Amino acid sequence: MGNLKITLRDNAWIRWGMLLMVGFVLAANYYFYDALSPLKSKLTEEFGFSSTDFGLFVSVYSIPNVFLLMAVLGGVILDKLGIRRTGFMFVSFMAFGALITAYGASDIYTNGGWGYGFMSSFMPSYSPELKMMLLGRFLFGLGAETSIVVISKIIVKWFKGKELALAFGVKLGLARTGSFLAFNLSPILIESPAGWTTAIWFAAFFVTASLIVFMIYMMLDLKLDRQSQQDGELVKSDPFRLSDLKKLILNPSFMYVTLLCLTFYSAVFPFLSFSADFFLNKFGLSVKESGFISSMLPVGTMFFTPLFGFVVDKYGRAASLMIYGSLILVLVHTCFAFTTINPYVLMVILGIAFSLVPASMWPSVAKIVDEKRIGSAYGFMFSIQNIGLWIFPILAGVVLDKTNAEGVESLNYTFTLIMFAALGILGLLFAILLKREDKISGYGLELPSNSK
Ligand SMILES: C[C@H](N)C(=O)N[C@@H](CCCCN)C(=O)O
Repeated sequence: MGNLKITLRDNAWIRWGMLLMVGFVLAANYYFYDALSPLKSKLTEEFGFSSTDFGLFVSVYSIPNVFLLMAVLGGVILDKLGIRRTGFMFVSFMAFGALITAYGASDIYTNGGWGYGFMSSFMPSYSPELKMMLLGRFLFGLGAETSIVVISKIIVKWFKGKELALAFGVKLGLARTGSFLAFNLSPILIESPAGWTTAIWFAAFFVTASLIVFMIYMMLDLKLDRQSQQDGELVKSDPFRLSDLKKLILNPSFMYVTLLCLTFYSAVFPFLSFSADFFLNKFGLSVKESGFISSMLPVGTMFFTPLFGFVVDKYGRAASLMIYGSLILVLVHTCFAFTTINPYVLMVILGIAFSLVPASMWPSVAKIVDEKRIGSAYGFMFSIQNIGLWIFPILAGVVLDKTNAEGVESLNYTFTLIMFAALGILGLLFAILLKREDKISGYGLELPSNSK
């Protein structure tokens, strides 16, 4: 063994500073994902978007991840090209996609700018604005999910053997700050003197700024690699093999956790995309206030996720916490559908559910799956999860359009919410099966982190 030299990752200031940098990239990613949700009624007013069109716009993010298996493929590319080149490539896709989306809504484009004629020449039932915005969001989605995989790997690289669980909790908190800002800033920015599309341009520039921040991170990463190479500490990833995926699919615990991931996230993210419009319609609130209520969900998770992460590390009970989180999700959606209980309260409670499940789910995968396969495991889970993030926003929009007469003053969301509650029930079932299976497989999901 060579002399152990101090590297950049041994300096706490640099380590946590670099977490802030990649956290900024994640926050921009989540900001853009949610930035148009409070603008649903504005998009209807300006471009005639139906609920189905809006659902299509939300869901196109997931198409590259479902059909091109981008999250899995991204993991393979990551192994081959490394963090810097892969990260740069996929954050660039995010920025390019975000700018195209903003261009599709801009006056330059709608007044016959580049591509308008082409986008008007086919499928006339979809507006040229919608088509250009769909293209932008598709490219954004192509980069966004793989970037999350890259950033997870960056965190392991810098924090392994140090404050890894805490770093993961903080990373998720920073990501959710992006969602919180989106729901509050977009309704303010639509009132800008420069026009309502300022809200979309701001989101696009935020993502572009995150590309610059990532380029600064690349310099730190290069320096760390040079230091680690000198020490012989540089960790080479295992190449991706198809047989790895086969082993994962044949593991019942892994499949239950993946199916819980699919159903649980499908009942949360697509709901969140429609939530501001739901509050606006059900409670007759302003765009600003309904956006603010939606932002209670990410706010709750910013505090509760690190807390539950700590509980799981110290006391275990991860499988039970996933059951409680799923149960709360079902109860909240049922209350949203059939009662007028204060939506602020219900959103905070939903925030508890949305902390319980991610805080116990992602570390549990590390217990079920061999460390060498963790990248493929997350990539596979993301791809399956994206099937739900693709289908359910469209279904939510279709159900809304079918259960409400055209031009109705306020949309009735009851059936859409019943759909989300039903997804929650499925998630609850998979969480119960996971806990039962754990007694047979013995992965120790109910045990504290350091006992396995
Ligand atoms: C949307 C994305 N695919 C996702 O699942 N995000 C999770 C965090 C995943 C962390 C994996 N190490 C979320 O809860 O936002």
